[in-house]
Amino acid sequence: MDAIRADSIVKQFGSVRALDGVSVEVAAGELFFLLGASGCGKTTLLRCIAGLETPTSGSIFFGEREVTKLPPHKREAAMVFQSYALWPHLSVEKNVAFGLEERKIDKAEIKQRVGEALELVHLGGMGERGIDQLSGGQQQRVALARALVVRPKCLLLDEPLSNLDAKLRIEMRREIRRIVKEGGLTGVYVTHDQEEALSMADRMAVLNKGRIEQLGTAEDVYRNPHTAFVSGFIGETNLLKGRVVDVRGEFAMVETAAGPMVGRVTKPDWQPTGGQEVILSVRPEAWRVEAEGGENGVVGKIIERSYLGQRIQYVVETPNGPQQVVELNPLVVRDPGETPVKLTARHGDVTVLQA
Ligand SMILES: Nc1ncnc2c1ncn2[C@@H]1O[C@H](COP(=O)(O)OP(=O)(O)OP(=O)(O)O)[C@@H](O)[C@H]1O
Repeated sequence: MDAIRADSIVKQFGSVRALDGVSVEVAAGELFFLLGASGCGKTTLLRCIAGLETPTSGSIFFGEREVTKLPPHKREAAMVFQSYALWPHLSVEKNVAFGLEERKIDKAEIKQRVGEALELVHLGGMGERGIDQLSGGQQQRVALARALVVRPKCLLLDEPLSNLDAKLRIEMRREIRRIVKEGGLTGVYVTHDQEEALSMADRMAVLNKGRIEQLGTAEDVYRNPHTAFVSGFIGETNLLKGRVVDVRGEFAMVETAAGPMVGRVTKPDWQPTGGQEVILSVRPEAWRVEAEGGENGVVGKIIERSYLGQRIQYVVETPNGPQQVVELNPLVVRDPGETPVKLTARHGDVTVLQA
């Protein structure tokens, strides 16, 4: 395994700046996610790491070795794509061996390496099968084995699960993580699916318009979003407008349309000042629904309710706009209607963000 470092990467396609000075370090053995909406530049960054694109400026290192201008096959990185690009008329074994035969490796070694790769993806004994005799999940495993057979140090994955149905996708999440860890690989994984990233990543970078907006562990990014974009992109959130009244350490008191609320400032290099317009972010599960009273909250009326067994979702109309609320293991099921409710949140669960 190799650490991967991208240093101030800019990639310009004509007038489009796909990457606008991206720097990121992926530790050896880490499974790292590049996450963001369509067009944010995540695939371009992965392709620069793979050697399929050359950055307009900036450098890429694998370990101590600069690889910015090296062709893909000299980087000891293998890539897995959304479309598996398997040869339908060849057997599993032949598909996996394809890359090695091109490299003129001798037959006995090819057989051994193919066997190892198939074992790692749990397809041992299926080498003779035709590709058309495999399920979608098994075909994805063949594509993984074909990447692993060249014994890469880094595995680069571009939306590898998009073609699978929901159940298989969840099963393969665990499998890909296992394969990266058991194979002793450094993994970089591109997806726009935040749940995939939250459930699999050691760390992730959220990209927006060619820049990294935030970088951290899943828990850190979810609990401490630095921007309104990140808080809305990773998980669900309610955004409330307000103006700062007072700042005490990491907490700020903010006047909103429904009264004052205290929240926590999460962006390390930013401190709000009195009078400044800000945005508060409150996760649906951070709101508690109370009959009345309660501190740090807003009064509203329940206008929608979905009962989902272990949780209830409400939409509550408030002077700050409709709030999405999720109550886990609810003790009381409340009816939509005229009776006002109070939504409250702990100070630490309200995030104060730059407007
Ligand atoms: N070869 C290319 N030529 C011109 N423009 C390109 C090329 N590749 C990417 N772009 C542009 O660069 C920007 C970033 O594209 P990229 O594919 O990296 O985004 P992405 O975040 O991976 O999106 P998606 O999830 O839709 O694949 C987009 O505006 C895209 O249109």
